[in-house]
Amino acid sequence: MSGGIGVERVGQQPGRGGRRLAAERTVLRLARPYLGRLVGAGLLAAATELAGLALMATATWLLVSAAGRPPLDTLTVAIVAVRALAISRGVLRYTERLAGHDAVLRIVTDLRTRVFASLAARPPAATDRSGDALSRLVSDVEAGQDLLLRVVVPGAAAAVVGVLAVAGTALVSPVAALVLAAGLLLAGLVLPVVATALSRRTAAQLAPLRGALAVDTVDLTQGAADLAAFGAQPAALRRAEERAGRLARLERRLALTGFAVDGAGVLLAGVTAAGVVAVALGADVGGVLVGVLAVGSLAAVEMTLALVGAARQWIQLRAGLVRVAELLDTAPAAGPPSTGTAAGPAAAPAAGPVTGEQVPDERHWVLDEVVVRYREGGPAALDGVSLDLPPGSRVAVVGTSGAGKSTLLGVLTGAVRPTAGRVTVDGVDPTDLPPGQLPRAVGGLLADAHVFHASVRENLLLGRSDADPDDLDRAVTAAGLHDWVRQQPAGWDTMVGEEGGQLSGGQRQRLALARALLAAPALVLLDEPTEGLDPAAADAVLASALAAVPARHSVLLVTHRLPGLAGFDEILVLDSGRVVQRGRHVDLVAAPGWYRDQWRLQKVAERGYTSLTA
Ligand SMILES: Nc1ncnc2c1ncn2[C@@H]1O[C@H](COP(=O)(O)OP(=O)(O)OP(=O)(O)O)[C@@H](O)[C@H]1O
Repeated sequence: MSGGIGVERVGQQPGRGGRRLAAERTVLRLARPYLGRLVGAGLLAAATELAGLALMATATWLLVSAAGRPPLDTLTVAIVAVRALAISRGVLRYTERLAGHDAVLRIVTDLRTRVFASLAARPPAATDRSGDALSRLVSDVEAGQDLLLRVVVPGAAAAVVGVLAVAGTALVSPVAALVLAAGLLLAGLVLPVVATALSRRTAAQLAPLRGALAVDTVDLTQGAADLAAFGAQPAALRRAEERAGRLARLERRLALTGFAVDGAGVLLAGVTAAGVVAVALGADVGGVLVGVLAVGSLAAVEMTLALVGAARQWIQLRAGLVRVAELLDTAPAAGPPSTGTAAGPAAAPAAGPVTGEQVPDERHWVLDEVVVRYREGGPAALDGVSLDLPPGSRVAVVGTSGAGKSTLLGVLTGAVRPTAGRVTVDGVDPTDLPPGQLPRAVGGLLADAHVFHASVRENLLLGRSDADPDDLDRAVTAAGLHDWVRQQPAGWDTMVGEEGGQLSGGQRQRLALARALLAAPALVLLDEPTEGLDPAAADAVLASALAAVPARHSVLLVTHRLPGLAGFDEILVLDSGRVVQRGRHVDLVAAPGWYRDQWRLQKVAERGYTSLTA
């Protein structure tokens, strides 16, 4: 069930003092190469606002002057100006949006690439949730986009317009300009600061609470069957409802603060305009110009009030910005994103050979005295494990549940970092391989391989995008799925359902196995590839899968099933992270120990199974 809002740290980091803008600075640094485009967008935004301001002022002048019924030709210029300003405002707004989005989307592409690269490069933390990486890649990166589009560009435009409006007013009446400047400072500086201070704390609580509620929703829907089975549904519902209630209360509080600030803004615009009019009248400014100043001041303050909206946006974006900055600050040197761990969905599309890329087909993997401890001071999940995997080797790892088999696979894929010892591929650290080469060096069928809501063909092509129909045929045959595919009316185009829900457990496993065989990395990891199959089918599928792996590619098989291991070069027996036996099958069945005991037990069990099914 949901870890609740405790999982999120970002909400408590609105930041103070010098560190407050660190996240923004990190994100804005990426905008440097596009500074010219951004400044262009900012200038266009300012020009749009200025056109609007000039339109209001000219239209007011026109209306007030027309009331005095002057000769028509004195009004003609103003009439043309109103039209020109109305049209140019629309055109400027359009070009500003075009330029702003062009610049920002380029920056966001860089940002997303870097976030992806650093997500792919860092080892998964125990606290990571599956949706976390996705939300970092999508909504957090969008926070960077919104920072530029909704805060920086409109904020800069409002500041420019404010300065020009004060300068324009000063030409008519310097004292009125002072009043306007005071109103603009209140609207553009004090009000945003007050709005930010009032809503910061509430806004900081919102994002994690929304995230927690989304997690609740997923748990309540996807885990509905399990919750019902354990009678835990009412409690889970209560927890989600309580969270939803808190979220609603916070949103109401935020909306109320927003209304109050908006109201203050409107009041401020009115008071500023009244002040400007009073001062202008006192300074003997002409009647028509007083009208222009009144409407112009109203419009200028209203435009500056956009900064309140920008500040509000900024508050809501902070959590995402902090998370992005955290990743960027710990990111490896910039470069094309790596394709992640070997068997993960993200890695799959890149697993196929890349045309023109010289990637060796065979690799020599070595584990040297590898120790893994998941918790400092805790027991070792792997304790001094050494293993030599020259090209073409066939090695099996067996042992009791919790012995460290999956940890060993994790070390090879890079998902688990050794606490001590070394892993090398052709003598180098796997993390030093050129980007994109790791999935060609190691991969395969790992536990809980994901089957996508797509056709059989699409699921297989994730293994190798350039596979031809013969390759697909060979892979499904080796995985024992060929007959099933042939029987389906839609054949290769059969949809397998969400998470392969329209397949049996065994079929799902075979589809994932076929995909792994198609990808054929230099070291093929097979984690219980025949799980869920009956003994006869398991032996047949394992034999055909091993035969389908190219001769110079190595195989590391993790299994609970000992029959079928006779042809392996080496078998490791793990117990509590340590290798307690190792050797070939013939030697291990001859020696007393876990392997021989287990072998005998499985033989007896299988004889019983065969006599029952015969
Ligand atoms: N992410 C983790 N965090 C903390 N401890 C872990 C983690 N993964 C595994 N362990 C611990 O490490 C030890 C080895 O686990 P591992 O999953 O490698 O065993 P295994 O041999 O693959 O087991 P099984 O056959 O049941 O899959 C276990 O004691 C397990 O509790």
